[in-house]
Amino acid sequence: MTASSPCITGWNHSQFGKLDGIDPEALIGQVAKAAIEHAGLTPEDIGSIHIGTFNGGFLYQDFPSSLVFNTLPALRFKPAVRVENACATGSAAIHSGMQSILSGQARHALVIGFEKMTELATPQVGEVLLKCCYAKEEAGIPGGFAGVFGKIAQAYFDRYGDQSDALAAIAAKNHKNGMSNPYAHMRKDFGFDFCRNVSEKNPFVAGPLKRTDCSLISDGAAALVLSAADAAKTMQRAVTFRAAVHVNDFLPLSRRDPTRFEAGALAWQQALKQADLKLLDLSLVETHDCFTIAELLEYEAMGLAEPGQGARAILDGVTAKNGRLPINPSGGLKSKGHPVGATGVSMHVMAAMQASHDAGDMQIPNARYAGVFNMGGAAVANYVSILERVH
Ligand SMILES: CC(=O)SCCNC(=O)CCNC(=O)[C@H](O)C(C)(C)COP(=O)(O)OP(=O)(O)OC[C@H]1O[C@@H](n2cnc3c(N)ncnc32)[C@H](O)[C@@H]1OP(=O)(O)O
Repeated sequence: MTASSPCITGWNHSQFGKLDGIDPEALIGQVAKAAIEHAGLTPEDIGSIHIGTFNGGFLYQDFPSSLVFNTLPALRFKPAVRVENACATGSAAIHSGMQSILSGQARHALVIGFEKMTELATPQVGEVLLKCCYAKEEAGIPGGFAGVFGKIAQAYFDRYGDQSDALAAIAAKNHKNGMSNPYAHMRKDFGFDFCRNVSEKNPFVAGPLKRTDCSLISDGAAALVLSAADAAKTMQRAVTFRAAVHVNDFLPLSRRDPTRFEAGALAWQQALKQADLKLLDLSLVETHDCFTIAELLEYEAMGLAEPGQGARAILDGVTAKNGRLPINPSGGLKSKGHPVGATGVSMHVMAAMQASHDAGDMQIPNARYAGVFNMGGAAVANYVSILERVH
């Protein structure tokens, strides 16, 4: 992107987890208010509102675009819209906010990602999530979305051999990283052996995927403020988009090679070109580890490893917090949690914090360029951002 790209100028992140007794509306209002304050703005300054939350049955209240007005009545009468793109809903809301700024509709756009999943039992969560699969062929896969990624993992194992060590190492890395994240849903350093071995506490869930290979079912919200580049110049902080790319693929898995995230790879290629950077110029990446096999395929999609070689990146320590390219220093969806509509916004908040050297114990020293890969479905909706601090 260019010097006129919108900037992230404020953010807020709720605790992720099982948030019993929290009124969703209050949670949305809380993160929105805090993000606006963090940007040094008032609600009157906001020109448009973009809320991301998943379709299909988690939402306790449909038509949520105006909900935030109840907490912040000064937002009343401003354009507000709900945006959705499966598990990449948060990034879709960010792109909607960016368009609002680039079109001149708004000088400052408020983006909110939100989900409350834990009120449903696990099988019902699976049913809701499966609504974003290709209904004609994939409806009713046992194990919910884990069933889809279990098939992907099995296809990858069949082609390239057993990857259980690599998957356990990814799970162990992300859980270890999550220990430093105060917002994380599950701060438990399980260690490699627990993640590698099948046990009563770590049973198979789908295909070769065990419980520790799966992201969490979480509640949570995150918000950020996007500002026009010229407005951001005089604001307290500004993190710009060196790249912001969106690529969608066929929905049916049967029309794609299940062992490759081709559209994810295309998104990465376009983003690195847009940013005029090479992958290893990045200081870190927050990537979409909805299942450990997804993180493995994403190593290959981003160009860190050749097809079939993703395991090397984790087993050689390349993606460790102190490795050549730290991946998921926040703990990722695996440990931080995955309230689906909030995830894309959360990933951008984590990356903006890293680029601003404001990530506390999660901080990667001297971080300059922070990458984000957020996907909906099995690499159907693919968003790559590369963030850099301006001031
Ligand atoms: C493109 C995309 O992003 S698709 C991804 C969308 N998201 C998903 O599909 C969610 C995937 N995750 C799941 O479905 C569930 O977390 C499952 C199936 C892995 C586990 O659910 P359940 O079997 O119902 O576990 P349950 O909630 O009963 O918890 C049992 C224990 O496991 C732990 N646990 C639950 N989920 C996980 C997990 N993902 N990883 C590690 N531990 C977990 C719990 O803390 C609990 O521990 P305790 O006994 O010490 O208290």
